[in-house]
Amino acid sequence: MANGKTVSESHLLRTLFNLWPYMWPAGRADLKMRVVWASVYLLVSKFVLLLVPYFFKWSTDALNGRMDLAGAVPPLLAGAVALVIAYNVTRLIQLGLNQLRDALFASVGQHAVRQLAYKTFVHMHELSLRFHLERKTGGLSRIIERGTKGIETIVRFTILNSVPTVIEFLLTAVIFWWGYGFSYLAVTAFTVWAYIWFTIRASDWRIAIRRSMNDSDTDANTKAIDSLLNFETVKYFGNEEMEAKRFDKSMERYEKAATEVWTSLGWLNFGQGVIFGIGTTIMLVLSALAVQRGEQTVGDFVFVNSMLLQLSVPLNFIGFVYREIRQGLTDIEQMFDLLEVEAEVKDAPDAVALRIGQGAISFKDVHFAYDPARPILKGISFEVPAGKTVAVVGPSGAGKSTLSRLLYRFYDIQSGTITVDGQDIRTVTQKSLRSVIGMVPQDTVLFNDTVAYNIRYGRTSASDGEVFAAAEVAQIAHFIETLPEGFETKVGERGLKLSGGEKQRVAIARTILKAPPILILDEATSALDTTTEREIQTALDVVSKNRTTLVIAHRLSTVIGADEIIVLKSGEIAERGTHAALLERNGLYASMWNRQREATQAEEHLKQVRESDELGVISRLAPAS
Ligand SMILES: Nc1ncnc2c1ncn2[C@@H]1O[C@H](COP(=O)(O)OP(=O)(O)OP(=O)(O)O)[C@@H](O)[C@H]1O
Repeated sequence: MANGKTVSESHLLRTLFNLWPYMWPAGRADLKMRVVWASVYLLVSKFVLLLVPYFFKWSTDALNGRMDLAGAVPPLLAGAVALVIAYNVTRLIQLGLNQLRDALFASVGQHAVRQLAYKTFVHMHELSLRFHLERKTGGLSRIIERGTKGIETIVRFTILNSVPTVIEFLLTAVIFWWGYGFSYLAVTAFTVWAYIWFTIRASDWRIAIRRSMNDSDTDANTKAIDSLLNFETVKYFGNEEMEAKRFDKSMERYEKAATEVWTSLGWLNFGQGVIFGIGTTIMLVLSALAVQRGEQTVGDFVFVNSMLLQLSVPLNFIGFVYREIRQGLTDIEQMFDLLEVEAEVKDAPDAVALRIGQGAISFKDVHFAYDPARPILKGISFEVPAGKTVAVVGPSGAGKSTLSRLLYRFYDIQSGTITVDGQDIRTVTQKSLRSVIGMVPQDTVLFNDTVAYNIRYGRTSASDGEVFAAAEVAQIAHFIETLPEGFETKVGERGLKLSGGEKQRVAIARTILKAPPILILDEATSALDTTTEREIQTALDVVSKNRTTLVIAHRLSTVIGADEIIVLKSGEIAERGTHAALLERNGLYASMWNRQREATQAEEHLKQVRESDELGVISRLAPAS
């Protein structure tokens, strides 16, 4: 338990330390001035506040005829009225100062929120592919959302409330001691101590409940998003009920934890009320007895009561501030943890921009494993000479797509070298490397925006004319024009409103706009009908002309023209050569080729049979003339 507490305290300190730059933003003198002025207004308002009970006491005593108002002896009622007015004016001034403080600080808080959200977003994009593959997007976005809200709370409450609240308590304690004696100080101090002790204990208990509420909330959200992203799969298997049950189970945990959060708040408020009630009762009894003995005036009794009432406000605040800060910390703890995750692939400290010539690629004795226990590539060496096309084929899982991920430097290899124009890709900046490689991925995912936006993504400065021209080369312009809103048609989340072939052509169009010297075509012609495949192949032939191209393909018909074909099997190069040479060799490639040819022939035969059968059916159904 003691150990757990130490860990959580150090977490708290670390988080506060991390937050400091957001509370006192570097290079923003205007915001720093706002913080300073807001603090000044707050302190002044605390002093003004302490005058209020005095005015209350003096006006009560004046009404009781116990005060001669410094010998001026104005008419009794006039003096009391003046004091009551002064009392209310003081309150108004104090209120005004507080509003001023809030208005000044609003921009500091909002600036901090924006800064942190921005930093987290940028950091997410810096992290490696592995992190994103392992992390669930729904949970991630929830953590960021709660974290940014948390920072607003923390920035506000730590700077502007915690310290001034302590000052207010100390001033009140000094006034009691100096004006009424040690017993008043002792009761006040004990009440405040008991109040704070109870509040912290109860809040810690509540924070644990809140954590479990956050966890189940994240869990439910992750499940909901995952389920909706897999909308089609859910339908294919008719598993709506199971999905709903899974979601509801997480929501059940959330419901329980959320209810507990509210019940525990009730207990906390009640306990605070009891402690403060006991303290106030003792103080007022002490004062009432002193009035009876003639040691204090009725004004003093009123003063003690109004001081205590006033103290209850910051005390209430201590509880509230502590709760808010701890809860805010809980929320942003996970976000700071995210910010501390280091990118797996990083630019070397002395990395320079890649000097691109014609884009010759070379893999030399490359060994790679996603997981050390399972080697994927075992000593791969090949070259793609500048402007040439090399195709990689092989059984599923052989490691073909892995080659493209390594060239893009999504992962670092364990040994060997990968070079582009003779420069090891680990010695150049990732940005410069990626800027010279165009990728038509296996599975194109589009942004939930218009077709034009998705094509222009290849080069954001491209004109409408260039976007259209790229679409034409990619053989997709005609299709886009048939859409109700043409290039302005929205493609739906992840591009779901487009077919696989259409998405792929959008991907080709945006790569055309990028116009990179190196091209990776990953399974660019899989899962397409023959006509579409031919259209896409035409587009790809145009795009890859005079570009260094690495094709990763399943359909061998698309790689016949490659300058070299590499046959990969279980992470090793089984065969290599031109199409003709490999066929002659009569090895793995030749058998794959024969199998695919047989499959294609069988497909075509089936199509013909269907067509002729269809004709037969039609002629039989046709009415005799
Ligand atoms: N992120 C990853 N983490 C762990 N293992 C992975 C990861 N990505 C791929 N693998 C594994 O690495 C192996 C090679 O994958 P890769 O995608 O390169 O195969 P491929 O030859 O392109 O297959 P396919 O033709 O089916 O696309 C596979 O066994 C796969 O399960």
